[in-house]
Amino acid sequence: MGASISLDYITHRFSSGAAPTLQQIEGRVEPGELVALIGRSGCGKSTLLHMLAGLLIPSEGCVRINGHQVARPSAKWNMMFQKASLYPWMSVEENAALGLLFAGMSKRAAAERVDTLLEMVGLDDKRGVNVQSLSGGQQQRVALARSLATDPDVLLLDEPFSALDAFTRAALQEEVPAICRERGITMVIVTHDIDEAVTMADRVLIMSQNPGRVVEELDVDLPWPRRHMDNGFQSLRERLMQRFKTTDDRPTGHSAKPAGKDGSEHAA
Ligand SMILES: Nc1ncnc2c1ncn2[C@@H]1O[C@H](COP(=O)(O)OP(=O)(O)OP(=O)(O)O)[C@@H](O)[C@H]1O
Repeated sequence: MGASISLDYITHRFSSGAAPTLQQIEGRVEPGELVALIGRSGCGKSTLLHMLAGLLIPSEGCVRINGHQVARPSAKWNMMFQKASLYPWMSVEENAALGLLFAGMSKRAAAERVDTLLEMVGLDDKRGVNVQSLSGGQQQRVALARSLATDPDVLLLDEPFSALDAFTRAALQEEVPAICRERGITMVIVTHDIDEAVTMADRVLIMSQNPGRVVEELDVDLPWPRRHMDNGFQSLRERLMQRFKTTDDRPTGHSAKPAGKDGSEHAA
């Protein structure tokens, strides 16, 4: 079941005396909620996500998951990165089962659990295949199965689909929130892609930079699965784009970039 996340006045400096990268970030994510975090490159999105994962401890304030202060990584709050980071000498099922084996589960029980997950992510026919022979999208599906195997309360995604082709990306953008909704997992995704945020989230948080702060948010009150061509999708995306532009506090006054090469607009 999903967990609540609270951000309790987080400020972070990478070195003492340096200007803060993140400043006074405060907020809450409800259990089972799907949240997207957007903002310009370098505003601190990944830094904040690493804090949610327990990979980095804020200089001031803290992250709480279900009320408990996050001090280290845990299999209950799993992170997926842009690159799948799989063990290249292992098979699909061995990679997917890793978290379970680390947690002390027997090989047999882990294999049973992984079977179901590989079916869920569409890789049941690739169980014994070495991961090096998979496409980037299939590798990301293995990483997804591995992240889900430990039955996490929270799934943290750091631009997980940005290296994938448009078709695979679109499929995963639909499948991942569907899995999280079905299992009640709380999801936080960092993305540059406004369409991805509207496709996957219940709520979008917009960060400013220098220092990184959450300055705007927008509820995405659209039916699932999200359809890009729907009027509701288009108007929400426009509203998000407008808000993003108005929160753009760069001294040069640059606004967000226009359409990317795949036709989607990017926040940075
Ligand atoms: N380990 C570190 N030491 C010092 N500075 C860092 C470190 N990690 C990140 N930074 C700085 O913190 C700021 C925020 O970085 P972060 O990677 O969180 O941004 P981001 O919004 O995720 O960027 P992008 O969208 O380009 O991935 C940047 O200026 C970056 O250079």
